[in-house]
Amino acid sequence: MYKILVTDGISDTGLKSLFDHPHFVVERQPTLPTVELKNIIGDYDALIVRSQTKVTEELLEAADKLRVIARAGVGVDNIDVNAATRKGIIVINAPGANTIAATEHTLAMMLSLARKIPQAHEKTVSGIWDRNSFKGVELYKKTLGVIGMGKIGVEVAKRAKSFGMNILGFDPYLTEERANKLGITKASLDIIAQESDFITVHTPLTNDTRGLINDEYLRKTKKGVRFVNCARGGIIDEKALVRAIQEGHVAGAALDVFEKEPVANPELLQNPNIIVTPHLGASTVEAQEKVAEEVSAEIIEIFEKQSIQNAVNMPQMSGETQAKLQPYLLLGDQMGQLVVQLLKGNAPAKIEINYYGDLIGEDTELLTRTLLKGILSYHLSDSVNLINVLHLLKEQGVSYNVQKNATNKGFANYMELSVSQGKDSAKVGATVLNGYGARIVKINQYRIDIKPEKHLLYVKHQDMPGMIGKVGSLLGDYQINIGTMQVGRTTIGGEAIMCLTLDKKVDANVLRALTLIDGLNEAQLLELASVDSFEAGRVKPQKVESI
Ligand SMILES: NC(=O)C1=CN([C@@H]2O[C@H](COP(=O)(O)OP(=O)(O)OC[C@H]3O[C@@H](n4cnc5c(N)ncnc54)[C@H](O)[C@@H]3O)[C@@H](O)[C@H]2O)C=CC1
Ligand SMILES: O=C(O)CCC(=O)C(=O)O
Repeated sequence: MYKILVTDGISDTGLKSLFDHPHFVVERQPTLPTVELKNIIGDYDALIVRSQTKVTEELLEAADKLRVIARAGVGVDNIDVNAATRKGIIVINAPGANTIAATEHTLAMMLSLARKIPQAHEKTVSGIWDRNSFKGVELYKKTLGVIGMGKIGVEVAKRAKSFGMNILGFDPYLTEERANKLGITKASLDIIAQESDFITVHTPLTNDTRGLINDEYLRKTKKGVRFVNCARGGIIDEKALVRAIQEGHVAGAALDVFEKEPVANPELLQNPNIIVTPHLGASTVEAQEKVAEEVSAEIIEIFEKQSIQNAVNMPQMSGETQAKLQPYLLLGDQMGQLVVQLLKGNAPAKIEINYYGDLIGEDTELLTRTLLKGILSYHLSDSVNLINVLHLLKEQGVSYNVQKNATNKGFANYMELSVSQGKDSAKVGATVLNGYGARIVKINQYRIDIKPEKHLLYVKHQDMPGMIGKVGSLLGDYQINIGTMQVGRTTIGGEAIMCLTLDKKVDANVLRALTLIDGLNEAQLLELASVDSFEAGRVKPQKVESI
C-alpha cells in the first residue's frame, strides 16, 4: 500500500483514480507550513501539491519514504528540485493540463486592462455611476509582444490574432518557419519593446528571466505600453514597473503572479493602473480536474509499472525513443554491474561509454544513466537511481565521458563501457542481437559471446589442453550445473579466459578449489541483476521499491 499526501486545493474528481485504487491510500491536508509538514512527511510515499506548499530542502530531509513529488500544474518553482534529485525523488508535473486556463486568463486580464473593467466594476458596485473615468483602448490593430512562445504563449498568440492584433513573438526556440506557420512575426526583445502596445510574458522564472523586464528594458518600450504577467512573479521587476507607471511611461499592468505571494506590496495593490488576481491562471474547474487526473495517472504508472512520463528531473524523450532503448536498458544496467566487479570491487575514478551502430542515432541519455547506475549501485546499492545518479557521480568525484562513434564494430548496435582506477581498468562490450537478445561480446581484451545471466564465473587461465574439462568436472563435483561456457584468448598458449553461466551461486570453497587447478590463474564470481529484479518499465528500469 502506498500512502499519498495531498496538500493545497486539489480537485477530488481529478484524484478519483487514486482514491479508487486498491494500492493507494490518499490523505488530505490543507496547505501547511514546513515545520508542520516536516512532522508528517516521513509517512508518505508521494506528495501532491499545487503552488502554495513549499517543498524545501529542510522538508525533504524528513521525507525518508518519499519517492515522488507531483506538482498539479506546470511551474515547479515551489519545489527544491535539486534537493529532490539529490535524494533520488522523482519530481513530476502536469504540463499542458492548464494551458487553456492560463491562456484564457491572460486574454481576460488583457481585455480587463484595456477596458479598466475591475476599476469600473468596483466603482459601479459602490453605487457610483461613472461613465467618464473608464475610457479604454481597443486591441484591434494593436501590436502584442509575446515573450515566451511555449504552450501558453502560442495559445495566447493564436487567440490575440482573432482580435485583429499584430503579434511579435520572442523565444530562443522560435524558428522563422514556426512563426510563419503561426502567422506571427519572430522578433527580438528590443523590437518587442519598440513596437508593442501590449507585452505579455510566458516564460518560466529562471536566472535568465528574473528581472527580464527591468528599468533598462522599460526605458526601451513604447510610451503607453501595457504589461500582462500570468506566468511567474519576478519576470517583471515590480519596483521598476511601478516607477514606469508612476512616470506615465507605462499605461498599466495586469498581474496574476507576484515576486512574493500572497502579494502585500501596497505600491502594486493601490496603484489604479495595476489590476491584480491572486494567481488564478490555472483556476478553472476543467484545468484543476485535468492537472489532478494527469498527476494521479502518472503516480499510478510510476508505482505500478515503473514508468515515468513527465519527470522534471529525468531526461524527456518520445515514446518512440523509449521503445527503441527498451531492449538495451537491462543490458546496460548489467554491464555497469559487471564492469565494476571486474575492477575487483574498486570504485572507478573514470568511466568511458562508447556507442556504435544504430545507437548513435538515438537520444541515449537514459541508457547512459542506466549504465552509470549499474556501476554506482554496486557500492551505493539502493540509494542510487536514475534520478540522482549524475549527482552522486559528481559527489563521488567520478568523471564520465560519452562518445558516439561512426566506426563499425561488426554489430548493428554495440556499446562499450570502460572503467579505470589508477592502473586498474576493466571493459565490457555488449550488443542486442536481432532475434537473439542481449549478448556480452567483450570482456577486457577478450572476445566472447554470452547471454547475461544472474550467476557468472569468470576464470583467467593459461591457454593449454584440458582446462575446460578440469573446470567443468570440478563444478560437477560440487553439483553446480553449467548453463553455457565460453572461452576467449588473444594468443595461442597465452592467457585465456573462460566465462560460464551457472544455475546457482558458487561459494568461496568452490572458488578456492578452482584456483588450485594447475594453470588456472584466477576465478571470480560475478553476479548480475536478474530480469525480474530489473522490471523493464518504459523509463524506469528498476522496481520502485529500490528507487
Ligand atoms: N498563472 C498561472 O496560474 C499559471 C502560470 N503558468 C506559468 O506560465 C509559464 C509558461 O507556461 P507554459 O507555456 O506551459 O511553459 P512552456 O515550457 O510550454 O513554455 C515556456 C517557454 O518559455 C521559453 N523561454 C525560456 N526562457 C526564455 C527567455 N529567456 N526568453 C524567452 N522565452 C524563454 C521556453 O523556450 C518555452 O518555449 C510558466 O512559468 C508556468 O509556470 C502556467 C500555468 C498557470
Ligand atoms: O496550481 C495553481 O493554481 C498554479 C498554476 C501554476 O502557476 C502553474 O501551473 O505553473
